[in-house]
Amino acid sequence: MENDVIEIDVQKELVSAHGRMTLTIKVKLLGGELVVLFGESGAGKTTLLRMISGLTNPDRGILKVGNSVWFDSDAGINKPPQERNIGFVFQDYALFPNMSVFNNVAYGQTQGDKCYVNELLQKFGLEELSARKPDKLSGGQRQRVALARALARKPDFLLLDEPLSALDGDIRTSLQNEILKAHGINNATTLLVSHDLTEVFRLAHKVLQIKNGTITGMGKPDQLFLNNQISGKVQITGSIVKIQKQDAFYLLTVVTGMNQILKVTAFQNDIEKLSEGDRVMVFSKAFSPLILKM
Ligand SMILES: Nc1ncnc2c1ncn2[C@@H]1O[C@H](COP(=O)(O)OP(=O)(O)OP(=O)(O)O)[C@@H](O)[C@H]1O
Repeated sequence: MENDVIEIDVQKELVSAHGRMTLTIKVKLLGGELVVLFGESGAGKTTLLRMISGLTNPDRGILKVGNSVWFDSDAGINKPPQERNIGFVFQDYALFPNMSVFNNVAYGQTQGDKCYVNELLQKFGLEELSARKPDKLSGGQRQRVALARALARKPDFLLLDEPLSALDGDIRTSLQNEILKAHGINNATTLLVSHDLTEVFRLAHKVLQIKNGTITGMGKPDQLFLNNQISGKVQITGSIVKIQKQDAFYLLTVVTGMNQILKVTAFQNDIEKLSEGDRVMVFSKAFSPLILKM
């Protein structure tokens, strides 16, 4: 699998809040890559993961992993999800509430291999919790169980749909390390959906930027986000949480991915394009900061 090329060339008509949209994805991924799908809400990221997993059918196209054809609309091929050897982690983890940690992880397997389940529990620091039910776990622990379960069948493909969206701060950073660990365990080609630029820079070998159902950019995070159009020495991304009018200008409150709050001045012509909730990049060409060691 590590050297297998994954060929995705699929289309699907979707109905978004703004009308019809054709999800059109044509891309080749290298086996073993960790690819982040980055794009705004409704761009089609989850639908792409569902099409790869077999939970949603493309209207037409081809999905090929090495020499194995998973979907081919012309040839009438459509492998069911259980034959695709994928591991999937959803936003809400979807653990079985009535099963112990051990059984949740073991459920991911096609053939019972208790040794491997124990190995995964140990790798994710879950050994002590193996008899517990999910409602007695923290969010971060549940997320680790979900990752271990997704790995239990030694998948060729690991599909992670914003698995950290419910977490923040240190736990988020530490679970990003768990994702790197999960990817390293059998080098499964990993597709991770994320809105978080910090996550993109920490995890991605490659980024696929998706907008309105099509790929608008692809490359290493540096190539995609630190492009030459903006030559600012400092670039910070975040979301506008408040826009306040002062005398002759506006004051924006921007919360960054690191949960820092920035106050930024803006003028009428900036404000015409901006609303509260927008994601923005704040950059400055001249910057002479004071640096305090923490
Ligand atoms: N089976 C379907 N048929 C028609 N439209 C669909 C179907 N599934 C999803 N959609 C629509 O397609 C659009 C893309 O949905 P999708 O969940 O793939 O977006 P997303 O990029 O994952 O968004 P988010 O980041 O909010 O999870 C949405 O507007 C959704 O309502």
